[in-house]
Amino acid sequence: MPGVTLTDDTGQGDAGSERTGPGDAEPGDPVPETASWRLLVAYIRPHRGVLLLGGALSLLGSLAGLAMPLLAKTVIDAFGEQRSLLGPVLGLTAAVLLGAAIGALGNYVLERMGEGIVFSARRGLVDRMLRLRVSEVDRLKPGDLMSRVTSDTTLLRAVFTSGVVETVSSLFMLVGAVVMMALIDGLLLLITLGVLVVVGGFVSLIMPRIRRASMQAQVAVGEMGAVLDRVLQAFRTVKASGAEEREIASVSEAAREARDRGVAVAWLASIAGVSAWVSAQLAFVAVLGVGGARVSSGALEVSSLIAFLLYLFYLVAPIGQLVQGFTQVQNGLAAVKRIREIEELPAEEADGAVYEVGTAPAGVVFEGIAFRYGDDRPVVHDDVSFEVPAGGLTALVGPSGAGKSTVFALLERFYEQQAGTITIDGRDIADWPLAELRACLGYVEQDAPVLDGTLRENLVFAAPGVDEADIWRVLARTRLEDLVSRLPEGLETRVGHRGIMLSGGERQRVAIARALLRSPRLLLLDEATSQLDAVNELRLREVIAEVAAETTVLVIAHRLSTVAGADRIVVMEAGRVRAVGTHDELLAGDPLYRELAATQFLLPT
Ligand SMILES: Nc1ncnc2c1ncn2[C@@H]1O[C@H](COP(=O)(O)OP(=O)(O)OP(=O)(O)O)[C@@H](O)[C@H]1O
Repeated sequence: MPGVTLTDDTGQGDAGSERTGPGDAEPGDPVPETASWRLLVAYIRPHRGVLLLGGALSLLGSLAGLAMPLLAKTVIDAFGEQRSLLGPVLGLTAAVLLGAAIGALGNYVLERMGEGIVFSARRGLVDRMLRLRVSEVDRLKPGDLMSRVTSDTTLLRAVFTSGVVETVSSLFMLVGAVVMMALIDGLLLLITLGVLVVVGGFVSLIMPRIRRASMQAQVAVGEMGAVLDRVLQAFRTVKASGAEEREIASVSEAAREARDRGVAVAWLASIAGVSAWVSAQLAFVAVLGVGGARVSSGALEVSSLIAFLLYLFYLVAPIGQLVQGFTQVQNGLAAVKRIREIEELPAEEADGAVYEVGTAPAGVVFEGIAFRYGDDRPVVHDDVSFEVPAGGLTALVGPSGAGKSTVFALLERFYEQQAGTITIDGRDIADWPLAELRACLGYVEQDAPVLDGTLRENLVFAAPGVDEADIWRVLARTRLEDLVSRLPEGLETRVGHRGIMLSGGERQRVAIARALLRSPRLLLLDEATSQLDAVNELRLREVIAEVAAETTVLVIAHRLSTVAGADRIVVMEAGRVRAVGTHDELLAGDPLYRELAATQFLLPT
């Protein structure tokens, strides 16, 4: 898979130039930022009721806190006036307990909502990823995609719990405290605000840097996932090549990069956080000085100065929360940008319908097909035309790189040709609903992938509704019965990551059985016999002949055994069809086929 990420602000990605739309813009551009905000708001929309409830509860908790200094003042006044302290102390205690209980409930409601948001973001992202066009996924790194689903989405939780809600409730508390302070002493308030405004301006300069650093940190985590994925995908090759040290070094390098970016975020967040704390301390010193002078001049009561100072201390928490909330919103905006990059990639159409396509053999016609994998890529198909009649066996042969597998990719509409038409049963495949088209096809890829899970899960993967009798019929056909009887748990045996517990030949037969269980109208086998031993290959040839009697089989073959029995052989070379005929006709009439037969097909020249 080409090494391409969609990141665009660190210089690590290289796909930006290939894409169009707002995803191409650099972080910090006004357009993407508003789009990120819109997406952030879109996530919250289904949860707005809960957000309001959680926010209201948190606010109520804060209100109880806001009453605290005033209640403390009543305790002090009662003390000074030598009244009973019982009432004021009970009031203070009740406010503390009530505030704590309501605050905790609000917190729970918001955290719950946060988990809900992460869940819907993940579900949406996975939904989008699996519907992306193959050509888009070709350009992505699986490890980076994984980190977007697992790690970036978690940042959204904090945006709405501590981020937005704490920002709003902190603002509320801030305003409340300021009003109370204004009621106590206007001059002291002015001093306090003066200090806060200066520090606030400084913090607001830091915020965009936090967003950028957070974006880079997430990109670095994605990059680390990509490097790790590369190693794990080729674990045996890494060991066999003695490349452990080098690969450990490259994963460590990616991890170091992630750490450095994370440290940069932490550094900026600490500066912002400490600024809030310093501003409160500065304001405290200033208020203490001026307030003390006003008390000694008799302009202010001691209890008022104490209440004012309590409000000032009370401000420390909301200011800190405000800064933290802003920081988390910045992180969330960066995460949303990375999520949005995936959501903006072109996806395949999906109508959600289930198509009954029957089992009648399908006929295929390629007419003047021109295709390349990208504008900057070489031509793969250059005016390719051939016909696959309904029913029977048609083989595609030709040198490596001739464009044979690409024929299958175009039939599955993984890619779109630049010119020409492909028809199935006389109908242009571009006009078929994608799900209907693919329901007609059974596809065995070149490397016959087997997925982690049980053997049964693998067999019914393309046709979940098949019954037990169908499974055993196909197992018999593909000579997998022996394997199943040997496995400790039969069909329920787990085959391991990428089917690692099966042999290459077994994996291929499982892939073929999977495709057959789909009862395809057109079976596409890509070099399906290349890893089978002589006995099994003979069996499979029989199976192919049996299947070809019922449906259309198009096989990319490298073996004489498959090709010799084909009703029609299409010889491809350098993106063109150079000859069509039976084995004997081609042996007699096509030099390339004769040469292929002599080498790949093990024929005497
Ligand atoms: N996803 C892709 N992106 C870019 N180029 C590709 C992609 N897949 C194949 N190609 C290129 O297209 C050309 C044709 O590939 P294709 O797999 O169709 O050949 P083939 O005839 O099936 O070869 P082989 O017999 O070796 O499998 C090759 O040059 C290959 O490098």
